[in-house]
Amino acid sequence: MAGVSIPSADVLLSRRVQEMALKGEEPPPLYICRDGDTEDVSSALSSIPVIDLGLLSSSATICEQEEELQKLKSALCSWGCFQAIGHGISTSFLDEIRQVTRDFFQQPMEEKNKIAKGVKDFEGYGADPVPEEGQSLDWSDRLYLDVYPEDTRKSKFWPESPAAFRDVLEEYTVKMKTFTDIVSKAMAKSLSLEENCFLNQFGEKRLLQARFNYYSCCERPDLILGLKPHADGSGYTIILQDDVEGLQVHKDEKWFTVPTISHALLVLMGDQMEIMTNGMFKSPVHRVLTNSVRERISVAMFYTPERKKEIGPEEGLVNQERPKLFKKVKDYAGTHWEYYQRGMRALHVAKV
Ligand SMILES: O=C(O)CCC(=O)C(=O)O
Ligand SMILES: [Fe+2]
Repeated sequence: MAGVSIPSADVLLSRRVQEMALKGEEPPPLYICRDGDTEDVSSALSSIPVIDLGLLSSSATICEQEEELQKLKSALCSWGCFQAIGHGISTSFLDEIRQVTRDFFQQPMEEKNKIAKGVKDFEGYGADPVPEEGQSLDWSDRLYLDVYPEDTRKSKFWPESPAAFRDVLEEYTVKMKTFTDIVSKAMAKSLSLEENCFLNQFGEKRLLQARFNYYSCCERPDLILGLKPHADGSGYTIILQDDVEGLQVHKDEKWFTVPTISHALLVLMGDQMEIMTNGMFKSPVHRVLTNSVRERISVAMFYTPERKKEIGPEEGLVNQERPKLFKKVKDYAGTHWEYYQRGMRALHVAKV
């Protein structure tokens, strides 16, 4: 039968979703991953805990610090994420990051393609590498960059336009280093562990990788996903959202929409924190919905242990009632990626 040929994944991934959306194209079959059931679309706004990091500093009373640490622990044991406020990064700077991200994606394709990635590569502007057969594609475009340590940077992928992009990203990286130090120590204290224990496991050369996400509008948001359900392979991830909802976290068999808070950063555990906390903190499955009215941007910073370093459950979290759940693992992020491409979680490979 002389049928219409269906473009393959690598052909589709060499085009940008943003282009298809601007032309008002229907999502091609390889993007279709839902059956049009709108039940999920109206999922309840979640009550993901909001933690004031300012209350964890020495300027707060001991009582306030204790209370906030307990809230933090409870958030991470149940939701695996929290909205951080009082982090000392100004709303105007967060707005600047959102603005350069928006400005980058709103440029003509020709400009963005100066830093285009190959279909199979990771770093640069484009889409995730081609997944295994049978896996659907995400209705989004992204710019992926290694940002820390400095010697991991490949400047050829750092956009020269918009002009402020590089400086803003450099400044954000410095702020994220401080932020992750504070959060890693707070998480240790909340579990009554020595405050540097997680930082020691992450190692001197711990990584920060930035992923700028652009979720185009879609006429049929009920058929596609901006980002398919997954758990992160990082230690943990810091997500800056704009004012368009879309991110959802899976808990108790339901999807909960993460509210947008303009001055907050969402801190979401990755599998490696679940391993290091011997399963106490949860690495939640999450996904991104799109809508037919407004595009959405987000910036995810993946904070990951040094590549060649072994990580494992903290001894202080292993006892008779709570035996060791995980083995020591190395380069978990690589293993995670292999499974991700097959639409699977990887955590079981680390199980005892
Ligand atoms: O866009 C978001 O809010 C989430 C992004 C995300 O989950 C990821 O990049 O791994
Ligand atoms: Fe994620």
